[in-house]
Amino acid sequence: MSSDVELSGIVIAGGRSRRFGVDKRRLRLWGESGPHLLGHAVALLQPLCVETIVVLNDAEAWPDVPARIVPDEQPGSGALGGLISGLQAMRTPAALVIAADMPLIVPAALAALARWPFTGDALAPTPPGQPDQPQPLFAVYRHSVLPQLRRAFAAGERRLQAALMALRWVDPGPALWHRYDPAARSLLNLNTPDDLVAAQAWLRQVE
Ligand SMILES: Nc1nc2c(ncn2[C@@H]2O[C@H](COP(=O)(O)OP(=O)(O)OP(=O)(O)O)[C@@H](O)[C@H]2O)c(=O)[nH]1
Ligand SMILES: [Mg+2]
Repeated sequence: MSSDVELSGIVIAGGRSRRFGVDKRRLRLWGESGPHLLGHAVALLQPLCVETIVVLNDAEAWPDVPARIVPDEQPGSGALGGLISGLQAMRTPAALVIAADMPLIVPAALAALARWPFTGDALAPTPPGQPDQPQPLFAVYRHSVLPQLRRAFAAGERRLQAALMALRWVDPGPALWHRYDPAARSLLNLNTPDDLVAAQAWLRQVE
């Protein structure tokens, strides 16, 4: 794929924050006057993408999010269901996809991912030292993967990473991290309150 193809930006954001305990999408890690986590994710994608889509199931609670909000085709079907719904809604040949719970994405790393030339169906970085762990929610997918993802979902697959690994996926390799995000902090996602403590420590360091 050429590096100048138009991208849709998709935030997968219909989770329930069960491990976190409160709706993590509402966290304001940059102070009360800063964005909430979902708004932060949208703002990261906007400069890189010709349209921005958020996949969630309580659209009425997010009237001010400057993105096209689409619901899950099957609410509660997990992040794989959310990805399928987002890819169905997109209007470009490929999408840059992130989750709503990633407070430390380095904009330059995301921009590099968006421009990275690749062959194959998906571009998914692996964490340093973990070449068999492609990250499905810091990734680029071609729209053409939709039928394969739908078949996996219909067959009962709910594990997003497993569905990604069944595609022809490509790793941009360690150069992405070396150049833009040496600790790969872009991949940190807030699953538990402990993850929030770690993220806040990082944010204090970079401020
Ligand atoms: N659209 C959609 N997104 C989902 C769904 N489940 C999870 N997600 C999103 O996928 C991303 C990764 O999910 P998790 O980290 O497990 O987040 P979560 O589901 O809110 O958290 P837990 O309830 O603790 O698993 C988050 O941005 C979630 O909002 C779903 O059923 N639909
Ligand atoms: Mg998570």
